[in-house]
Amino acid sequence: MENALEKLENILEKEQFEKIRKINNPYLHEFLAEWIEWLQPSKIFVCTDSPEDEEYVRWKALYYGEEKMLEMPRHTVHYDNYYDQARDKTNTKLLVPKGVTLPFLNTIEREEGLREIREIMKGIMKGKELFICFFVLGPKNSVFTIPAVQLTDSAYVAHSEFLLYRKGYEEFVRMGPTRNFLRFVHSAGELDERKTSKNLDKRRIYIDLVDETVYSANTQYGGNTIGLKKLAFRLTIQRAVREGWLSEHMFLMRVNGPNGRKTYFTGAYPSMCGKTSTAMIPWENIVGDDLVFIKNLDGRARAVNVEIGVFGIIEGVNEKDDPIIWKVLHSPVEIIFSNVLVKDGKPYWNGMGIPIPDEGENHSGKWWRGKKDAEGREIPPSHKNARFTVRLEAFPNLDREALENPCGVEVGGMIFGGRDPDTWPPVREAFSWQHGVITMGASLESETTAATLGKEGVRAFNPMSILDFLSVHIGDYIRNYLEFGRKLKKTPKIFAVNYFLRENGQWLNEKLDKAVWLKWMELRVHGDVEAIETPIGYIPKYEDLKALFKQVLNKEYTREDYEKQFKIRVPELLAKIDRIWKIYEPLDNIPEELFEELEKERKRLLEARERYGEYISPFKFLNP
Ligand SMILES: Nc1nc2c(ncn2[C@@H]2O[C@H](COP(=O)(O)OP(=O)(O)OP(=O)(O)O)[C@@H](O)[C@H]2O)c(=O)[nH]1
Ligand SMILES: O=C([O-])CC(=O)C(=O)O
Ligand SMILES: [Mn+2]
Repeated sequence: MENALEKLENILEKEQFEKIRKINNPYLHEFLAEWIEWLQPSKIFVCTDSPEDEEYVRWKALYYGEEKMLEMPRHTVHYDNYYDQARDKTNTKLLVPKGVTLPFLNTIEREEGLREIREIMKGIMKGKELFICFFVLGPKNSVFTIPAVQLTDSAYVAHSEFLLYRKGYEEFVRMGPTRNFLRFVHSAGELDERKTSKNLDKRRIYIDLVDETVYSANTQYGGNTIGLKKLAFRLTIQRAVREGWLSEHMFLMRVNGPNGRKTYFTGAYPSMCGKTSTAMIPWENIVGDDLVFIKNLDGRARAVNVEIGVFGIIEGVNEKDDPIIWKVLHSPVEIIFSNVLVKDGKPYWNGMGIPIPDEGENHSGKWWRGKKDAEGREIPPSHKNARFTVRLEAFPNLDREALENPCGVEVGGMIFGGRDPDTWPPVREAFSWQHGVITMGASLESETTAATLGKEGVRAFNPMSILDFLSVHIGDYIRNYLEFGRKLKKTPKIFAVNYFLRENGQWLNEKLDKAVWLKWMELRVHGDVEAIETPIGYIPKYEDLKALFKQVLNKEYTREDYEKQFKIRVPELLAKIDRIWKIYEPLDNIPEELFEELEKERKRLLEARERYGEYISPFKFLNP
């Protein structure tokens, strides 16, 4: 019988085959041979780590029309189908063994799921070119490294990955025979005349937790297709919980304290809730904006960015609020703009703070102001979830050393936050690791956004901002978190933020106020300022914030603003505990600590209500 390598020798052109032969890994060979036979591409290209191979992919994205050149050198634009603009939760399913159920996510019995996806993908690459690419998650050659192979017939997807991940071909060569790699098989399927996926009724994202393989078909939107991003994330959460570390939907940044002190923070906010905006705050330094691995190294929590690039939301990026991103988007570094308006070779997007042309091309095709879609809705210039893809090295505020350190950086604080109109104050600190993990992380709620298909602005449970990606039972996930903290010699402090408080339709904070919360948290990590104890954790003292507002933003921060923002909203807080309780109560396998911690918080709130009433000024807690 022919072995896999022989098969590959027969299928691949000699030059391509030689690249595969250099990787001495029969598990990889079998995987490739099986899927190439199944997908039936007309042409195959294997990407090594060479600049020429990367250039080939970049060029092919233009050649096949998935990207178009813009006026600025190295800028291109890509469009996804009008109905393929966000993550598709309905058609994303975890393949699970018979009898296994997981709360919250769609699952499908593994055999059945594999049968369905194989049927959809059979011969799907006829007439197309297959790109075989190798990358790693996390820094190379470190305890964090996870290698991955991506098969895709989309040069746009491969190109995006070259911007977002560290190259991994040499890593595969170095590793030799190992099963320890993640696998991604993607096809955009049949394309229409605009080169966007056509058969959206057959759009599927199926995650095989057993074989650590993700299949994605008939879609192009990055969140559904870029293997190493949210597809890999489901697989790494499973690994992390099995092995006792954390794989998280978090930014990683450096906050600069007094006298050159560097303190690193992670922040878990759901999609479109401020990770990129926070990590890009002027004055501080970015390490990553979306995915982080955290491990216990010698008793300390150390974190790395899984990626090396940004797939960021472009809506609302303007010169005043996001000066750094703005500048990069207007410089000749390699950038893929997606689903923006293009006119005369220039990209435009909603909320960019300058006049936008009344016509051009956008995610709906030829566009003019007032154009309506098939559902009768007016089409804005760019899609709300339009994005830019760029390497982090383009940013002057990148903490390069932290990005490259194979041992990561020590985490001083971990932040949780979401779109919460009426319950949490702008910033507070947990009493302990357990208090933070339960009442902040595991109790996170956030209004839904355009990052996923479906209705926006609905308050939804989103623990640790990973609900969409939760590939293990939530009880096991939380237990792992609690355990992780218990094993550390020094635990990071846990904080919760809320940038989205509203009253009478008005935001209570400006976008840059978060810069002050960050500085306050930095001081708290080192015990430099005192704080006020409330039933839900420690909050800042007015004087400290006043000084920080002045120092960081040159703004007068009034007592009235402080009182309005930091008042303890007891009815909303109690209602929230009830909601969270009801979500966890019917589930089996939830750690007992969760209910204990919620119960203690409820008790503290009831006592405070007894003493001070329903809406409590923070000053009341000063001299109890
Ligand atoms: N009102 C308000 N809006 C904000 C604030 N910070 C960020 N936003 C808005 O939130 C949206 C998304 O923010 P991002 O930082 O790109 O979101 P993200 O968490 O990185 O999202 P993903 O890439 O989807 O994981 C943008 O439209 C911002 O304008 C804030 O402090 N106040
Ligand atoms: O994965 C995506 O589509 C983009 C993203 O960061 C998110 O939605 O959290
Ligand atoms: Mn994200």
